[in-house]
Amino acid sequence: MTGTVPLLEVTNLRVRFPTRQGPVEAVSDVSFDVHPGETVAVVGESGSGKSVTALAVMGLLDSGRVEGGSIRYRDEDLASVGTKRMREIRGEEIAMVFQNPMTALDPLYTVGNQIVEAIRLHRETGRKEAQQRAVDLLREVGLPDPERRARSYPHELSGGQQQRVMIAIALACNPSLLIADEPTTALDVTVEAQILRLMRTLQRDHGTAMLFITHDMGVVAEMADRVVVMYAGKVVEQGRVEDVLNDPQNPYTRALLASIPSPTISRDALMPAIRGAVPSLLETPSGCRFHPRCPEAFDRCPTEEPPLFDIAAGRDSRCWLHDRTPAGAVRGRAAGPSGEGASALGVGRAG
Ligand SMILES: Nc1ncnc2c1ncn2[C@@H]1O[C@H](COP(=O)(O)OP(=O)(O)OP(=O)(O)O)[C@@H](O)[C@H]1O
Repeated sequence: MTGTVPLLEVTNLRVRFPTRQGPVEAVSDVSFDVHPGETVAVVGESGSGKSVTALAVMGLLDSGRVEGGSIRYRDEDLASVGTKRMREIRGEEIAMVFQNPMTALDPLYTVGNQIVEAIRLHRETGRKEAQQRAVDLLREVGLPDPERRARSYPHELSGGQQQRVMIAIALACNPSLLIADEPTTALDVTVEAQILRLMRTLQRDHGTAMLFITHDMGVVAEMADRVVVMYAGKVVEQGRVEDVLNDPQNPYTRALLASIPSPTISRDALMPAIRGAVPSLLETPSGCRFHPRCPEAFDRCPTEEPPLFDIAAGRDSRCWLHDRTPAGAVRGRAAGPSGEGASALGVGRAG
């Protein structure tokens, strides 16, 4: 994707929430970009800061605050535009599909009306024309008998159909960027596969860029061009999906991948399943935040925080295993991209 100008450029983003126990930094120094038409997945366990990152982009942080960094969308910084402008951008430029369609849809209005409202909020469109567009959108998202379905209330639809309606609402104004936050988590696996297929088709047909939040590496493999792996509020690895999945450079990415044995992913890249839990943000571990759970941690990891090492073009990983300075070389752990890195990691595993 080098060469094109990013549609969305998040740089050194920091988000804090006030809590009774004191402020927590849910997102710490996070940077990534999304180019027109591409899908970038943000992946990590629960509590890693994925949703907060998405909500920060949408300007929907509730009690949280952007404390640093920028969220550049085209030529505006979303972290500093006013609420009126943000309301225009939401829906018209950037739309979001949430995890649970039932809580996102209004139970008192027909789904047709809700799509009509979404259209008329941003476009000067007559009611008749908007109603026709609502039916067309319901057809496009694969709802059978869309004229009748437009007159249904949300509770009359299955979970998969409700999510199709949410996607129709999101697409109503032809946004350039769609943010999907675990859009299939509440659905069973067959319906999940249908919805993912639908999102891919719509994205291709409309040329929409997508920021796809998920905890599932299988979904990353299926949906995304590039992936950003987050752990405890920080980016720990990013790169092209095929590179990261076939040759994960960060121990956390390897541990996440271990949960989805798949014929498309080399078994050599797998490690025993991840142990322990994501730390509380009130007491993040010293040094590398992943070190208490990392099977490859060594003496430097609890004391010094690793930077994001630029390990190849468009590929970063936050781990001391990549340190090529004399201090790192002493450990015999200097890792590079592709096969060289993978074998160096294997040989140098901590005892
Ligand atoms: N409203 C809030 N008030 C206080 N802290 C919050 C709030 N929302 C999020 N956080 C903090 O931010 C952390 C990251 O939350 P986030 O929802 O982004 O995680 P996630 O990676 O999306 O996980 P999940 O898949 O469970 O949504 C939480 O563990 C919590 O510490």
